[in-house]
Amino acid sequence: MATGIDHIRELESVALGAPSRRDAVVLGSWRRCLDDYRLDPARACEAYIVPRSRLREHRERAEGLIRTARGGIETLHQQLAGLGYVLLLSDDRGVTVDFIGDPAFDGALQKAGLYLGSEWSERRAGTCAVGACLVTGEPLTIHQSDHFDVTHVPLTCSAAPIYDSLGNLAAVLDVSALRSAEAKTSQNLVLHMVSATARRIELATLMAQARGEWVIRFSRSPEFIEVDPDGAVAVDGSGCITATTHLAQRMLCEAVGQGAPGAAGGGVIGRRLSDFLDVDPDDLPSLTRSRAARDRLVLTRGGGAVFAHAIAPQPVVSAPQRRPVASPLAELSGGDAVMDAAIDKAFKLSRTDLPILICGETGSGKERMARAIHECRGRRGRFVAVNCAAIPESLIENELFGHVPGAFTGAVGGGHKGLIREADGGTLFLDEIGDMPLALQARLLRVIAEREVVPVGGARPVPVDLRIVSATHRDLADLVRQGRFREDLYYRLSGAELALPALRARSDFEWLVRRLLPAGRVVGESARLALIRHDWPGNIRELVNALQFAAAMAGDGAIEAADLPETVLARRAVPVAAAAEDADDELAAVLAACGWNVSQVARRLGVDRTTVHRRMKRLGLVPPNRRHT
Ligand SMILES: Nc1ncnc2c1ncn2[C@@H]1O[C@H](COP(=O)(O)OP(=O)(O)OP(=O)(O)O)[C@@H](O)[C@H]1O
Repeated sequence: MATGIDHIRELESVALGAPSRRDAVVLGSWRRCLDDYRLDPARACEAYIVPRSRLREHRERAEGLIRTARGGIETLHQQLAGLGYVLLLSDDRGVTVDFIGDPAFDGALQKAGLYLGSEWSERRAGTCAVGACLVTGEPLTIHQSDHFDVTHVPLTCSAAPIYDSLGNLAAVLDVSALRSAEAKTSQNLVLHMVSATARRIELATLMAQARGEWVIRFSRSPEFIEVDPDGAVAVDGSGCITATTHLAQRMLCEAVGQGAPGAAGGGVIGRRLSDFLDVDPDDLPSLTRSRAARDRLVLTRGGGAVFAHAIAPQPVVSAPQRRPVASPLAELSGGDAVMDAAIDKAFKLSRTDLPILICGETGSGKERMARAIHECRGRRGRFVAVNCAAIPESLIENELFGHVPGAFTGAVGGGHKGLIREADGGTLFLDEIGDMPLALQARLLRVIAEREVVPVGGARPVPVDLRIVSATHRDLADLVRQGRFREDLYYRLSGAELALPALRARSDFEWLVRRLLPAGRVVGESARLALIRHDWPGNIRELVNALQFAAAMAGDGAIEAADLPETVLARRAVPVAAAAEDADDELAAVLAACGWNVSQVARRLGVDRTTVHRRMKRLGLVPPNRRHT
């Protein structure tokens, strides 16, 4: 094995342009480390684990993915048992959001960065499997001295990308070991296994998401079409593709000679399936299991053929299952009907460029929803948030529209691009739009209508391509009536309107509490009742703060009512003991009203079935048909 000095010399000679026998993918990554990220080969950096609070944010964003991927990762872990491998699921920023490793080696794994929370982006860690996979979007192995940083040279890592069903690179699955045989080929089988697992996770995501639509699975061999298809797409009633796995996207593009898919969706999402295959929506029933697999050969428009398996839309059992499970939007609701409807609408709108106006009380999650819409779309540009109420009126024009050099006294020498142009290619989020000064409203209208911006002091308009999402907790229509908001701008912004429910009106309140609780903490019954009774004027923001405060107050034990902030306790309508009595009475009444159907009661009260059973047991409530047995 090469020494540290040899490794640094090799990197330096590649930097000088010397030929190398390394794989092209490794050399490509080394050059990015040297030229783009300006990493120093001689400077070794320990693995980086993100702070707990940041890890929580990353895990929250990836919640749906973690849930869908878990089964596949556990199976792969069992297949590799005893061989010294650990499994890492990283999000699209390279942060490890799920992990399975041997606890016996915890210390060594944590030190090596093979651990929950480790960040494996190329910029941070140099050439590594997760980082290179995020850049190339392809499965690959980074073996021992392929790593850029000498600290990571003992490791061998094989990684495969996981794409969401709109074709965006969403995550990376990585299998790593602290030690391995010297030959890189020793990892070929592992790379194959990790790629197959990533493909199955994409399929599981698509199947869960597309329950209400036709799903068409593909395989090059009739034997495997039922058990392990290569890829799948979902199509809506008009035959348009609404979701795809990465391999299906690639197969369809190649089938019509379109080459490898480039941008997200790769020109497949939104197109008719019949553009790629000789299949009409009316033909789909003939591609179900009712016919033998070998008879389901479908011709491609490019002259090839694939075996197909069509699965009819599944009856939709309940709203949560219908939502796009791995999409950032799906993370926002635990089954509240109003929220689910807003998410469904937002999901459809995310595929368009329509300006969106999000209304809701302060802290109800408007910005969070705007970010999720941006992430769903997979736009190339950034998400730029502007709080129109927080920027002084005298500065807002300059902040938004930028200025040309020397536009006014005190202008920054080289000019200033402005936030609108910063958001070019992405999303401009205008928070508290009701506070936008009238004079600027006219200029904003022009940006939306003409898709161009004129910097302060400039004569030439600059074209911009962005999606505008605005938000307000005020009644904009009322501001229009008062003459404080331009009517034409209001109609431009509110073409698509999303109304978010207040926290006190959400039936998934307890789901939100569980989701926002600091890791490993539990809420005792007295605190649970106090939380339910509070009216939450500050909405989710207030709940986040209250739970963090209570967790700090409660020490290591369960959070009880006394640990909650005064503001939460003071606002409750009745004392906790009386609230408990009310809740108990309510349970008895709801049980009777629902004919003792526990699932129905749980839905009506917005709690899970276990909670209903636990409370029934505590109160000695027994269904009438079991009372004498
Ligand atoms: N579904 C959710 N899950 C977890 N946290 C959430 C959720 N929705 C909102 N939050 C959190 O609640 C806080 C408030 O959310 P956000 O800033 O999006 O609200 P807002 O309506 O834009 O507030 P304001 O009107 O004050 O600008 C943030 O800390 C956000 O991360």
